[in-house]
Amino acid sequence: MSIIEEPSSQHQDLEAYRIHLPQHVLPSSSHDTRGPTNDNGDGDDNDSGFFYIPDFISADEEEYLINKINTAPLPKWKTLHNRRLQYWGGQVTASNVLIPQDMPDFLEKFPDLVSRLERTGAFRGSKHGRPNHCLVNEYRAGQGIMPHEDGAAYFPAVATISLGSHTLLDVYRYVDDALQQQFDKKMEQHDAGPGDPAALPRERIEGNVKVVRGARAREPEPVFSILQEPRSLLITRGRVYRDFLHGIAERTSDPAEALSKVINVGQIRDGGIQEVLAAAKASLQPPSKLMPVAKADGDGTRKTELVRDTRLSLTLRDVEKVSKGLGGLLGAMTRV
Ligand SMILES: O=C(O)CCC(=O)C(=O)O
Ligand SMILES: [Fe+2]
Repeated sequence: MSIIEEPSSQHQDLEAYRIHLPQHVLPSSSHDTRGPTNDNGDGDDNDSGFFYIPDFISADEEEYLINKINTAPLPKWKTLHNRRLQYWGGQVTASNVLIPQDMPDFLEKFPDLVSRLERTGAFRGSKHGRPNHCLVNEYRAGQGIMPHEDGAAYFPAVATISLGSHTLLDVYRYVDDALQQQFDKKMEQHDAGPGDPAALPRERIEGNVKVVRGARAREPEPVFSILQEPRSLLITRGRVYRDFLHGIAERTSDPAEALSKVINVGQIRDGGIQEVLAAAKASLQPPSKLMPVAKADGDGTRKTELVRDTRLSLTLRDVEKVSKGLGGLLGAMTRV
C-alpha cells in the first residue's frame, strides 16, 4: 500500500480482520445481556476483539527477524522451565513501571514493525499510541504457556507476530458467576469453621474445574482456538483481553480434535493448512452413507493434524507508566 493511499496519521480499518466469535463461545455473563445479532463478544466497545492479519510480514522479514533473535547476545535469553524468552524495550518492574531501553533496529527500523503496528490502530487510545515493549517467546515443539491473563502493566492491546511455525492459541473462559460464588462460599465456610485447614488447599480440582484460592476459576477446556500462521499478526484488544484467558498447549502437533476448535478458519492464508483443517473437520463427522468418502492423498490418507516446529513469537505492548528517573538511567547502564 502506498503512502498516498494511507498517510501515516491514519489507521488501517481493523474491522476487515476481525475474528467473529460464535455466540456459544461468549463469556457466560454475556449471554443474558446481549442478543445474538451484531454481538462479537466485546459489548459496546466496538474496538474490542481478536483481529487476525495473515502475512503481516514477508518471508524475508521473517527470516531476518529469526536470525536477529537467534544471534542476540546470550544474556538476553531468560530460560524458564518450558520456554526461553527475551525482552526488548526495557524491563517492567513489579510495580508495573517500564525502565526503558531503546528498541532495537530490527523492531523499529528494519522491519519498521513498531510504526507498522501503530498504523493498524491496535494501540489507538493507549498512552503512546504504539508499542514500547516487546517480549520474544521461543517455543520448541512440545513447549507452551499455561492459560493466563496478561498483567495490568499494559494498555489492553497485544500485538503478536508469529515466526517459524504455526501454533494454536487456546482461549478459555472463566467459570460463570454462580459457580464461582459456590467456590467462594465453600472457602469462606471452611475458613470460618473449625475444619481441617488442609481440607481446602490453595489449589484443588472440583469436578474438572481447577480452583485456586483467591483467583477466578476457569473452565478446563479451551472454548475456542485461534490458529496463528507464521508471519501473521494477531491483535487482542479491549474487553476480550480481560474476559478470556489464553494459553498454548504443550504439544508437538495439533490433532483433529484441537483443530476442530479453530474459529478463524476462513482467514487462513496457507492452502496446505486450510486442507488439513478441512480434513480434520471431516474426520470428526459421523460416517454418513450419503456423503462421498473424502478424497485421499497419494499414500491413501489425508493429513488431519498439524505438526509444530520451533516458533518465535513477538508480543508487542504499550507499557503506559515509564520511568524517567534514576531507574531509566540504571536501565540504560545495564543494557546488554
Ligand atoms: O506466544 C504467544 O503467542 C503468547 C504469549 C503470551 O501469551 C504472553 O507472553 O503473555
Ligand atoms: Fe499472554
